[in-house]
Amino acid sequence: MIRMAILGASGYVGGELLRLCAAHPQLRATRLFGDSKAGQSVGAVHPHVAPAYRDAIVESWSEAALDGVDLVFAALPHGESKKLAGTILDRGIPFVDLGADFRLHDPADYERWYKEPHAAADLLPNFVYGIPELHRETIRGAKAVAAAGCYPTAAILALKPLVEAGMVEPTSIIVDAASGVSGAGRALKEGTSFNTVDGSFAAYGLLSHRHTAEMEQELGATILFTPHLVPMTRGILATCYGSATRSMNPDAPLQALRDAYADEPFVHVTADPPATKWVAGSNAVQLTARYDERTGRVLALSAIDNLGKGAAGQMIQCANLMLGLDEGAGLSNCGVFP
Ligand SMILES: NC(=O)C1=CN([C@@H]2O[C@H](COP(=O)(O)OP(=O)(O)OC[C@H]3O[C@@H](n4cnc5c(N)ncnc54)[C@H](OP(=O)(O)O)[C@@H]3O)[C@@H](O)[C@H]2O)C=CC1
Ligand SMILES: CC(=O)N[C@@H](CCC(=O)OP(=O)(O)O)C(=O)O
Repeated sequence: MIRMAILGASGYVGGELLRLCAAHPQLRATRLFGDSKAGQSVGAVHPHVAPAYRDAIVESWSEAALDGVDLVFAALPHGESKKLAGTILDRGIPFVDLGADFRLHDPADYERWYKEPHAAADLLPNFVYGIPELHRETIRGAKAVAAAGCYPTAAILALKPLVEAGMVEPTSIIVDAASGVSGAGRALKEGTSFNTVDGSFAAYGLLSHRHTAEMEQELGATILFTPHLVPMTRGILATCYGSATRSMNPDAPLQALRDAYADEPFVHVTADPPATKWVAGSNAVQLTARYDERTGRVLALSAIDNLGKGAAGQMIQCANLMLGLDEGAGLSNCGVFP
């Protein structure tokens, strides 16, 4: 049994981690940390997982509570894990962080996109960027992983094989992606309230969304990224375009994705345009791609569950690798439909 602590256990990602770990053969959530909900039972905070965590209580953070813990997951607001990472690393406990604090390798990129200097830049070299399909071997040997953001996971997995195959001009890439509202976290905000979101579809973060930097880092490309909020609970659909470097068969990009991900259990390449409902509740990624002869563009689409492959699922997949477990333990590659 692997005893794990979850920082941010009372949030949406924390709840999804608890749901997935309830079905994991080795991971057991033994210490659950929150902030404003500290002192409350899991039954009160996450009724959907209460049967699996009957007596569990959300605690306030204390370093001493890490005694006897074999794995730490952090799903905290940006900037919070920077304050705690040193302690966790000093103890040598495998650590998977889902915040943005350690995803960008260059502190200058962090300062540019997060509008403040990185307060723990000396710790950055400890972290591996957490997309297993791209960094499996380094994750396997790592003590600390910075799991990728949700939009970058969708866009990078769709584009990486096409950029690497030299099919797409790397300075021409456009990513339009739409997220379900759970991507914004559990706290009540006017911008994500029912009345604001229901029956509406809107873009935000024009030219400035911080996930642009992750996509550029991992793809070695220049990206124009526009996120959108869509009135659904879970899911991200990323539609990605780039100028083709040459004329090619319309299905050549689709074949490039099929070749790249032939052995990947969680990546499903399909000729049909993917839908978020196909991946809801799962760790799956559904991809398709085409070359459009008429416009000279390559088109790639990607669907993930922002709380699954975009968050908790990816964290568990990374932890499974770090701990030498079956990479797919506790994870499903089938969505919940209808
Ligand atoms: N939601 C998503 O789809 C995705 C989220 N992420 C990232 O994961 C992280 C968590 O996201 P999400 O679960 O949605 O967020 P939530 O807002 O739902 O949860 C945040 C969690 O952090 C705790 N918390 C808040 N402030 C502090 C603090 N100062 N110190 C310690 N704990 C604190 C909260 O505790 P309490 O509730 O008790 O106050 C809660 O448990 C964020 O960095 C987010 O950007 C990444 C990919 C996808
Ligand atoms: C719909 C929505 O608001 N999504 C969030 C991104 C979610 C995410 O988790 O990304 P990080 O881990 O990098 O914060 C946003 O655009 O800020």
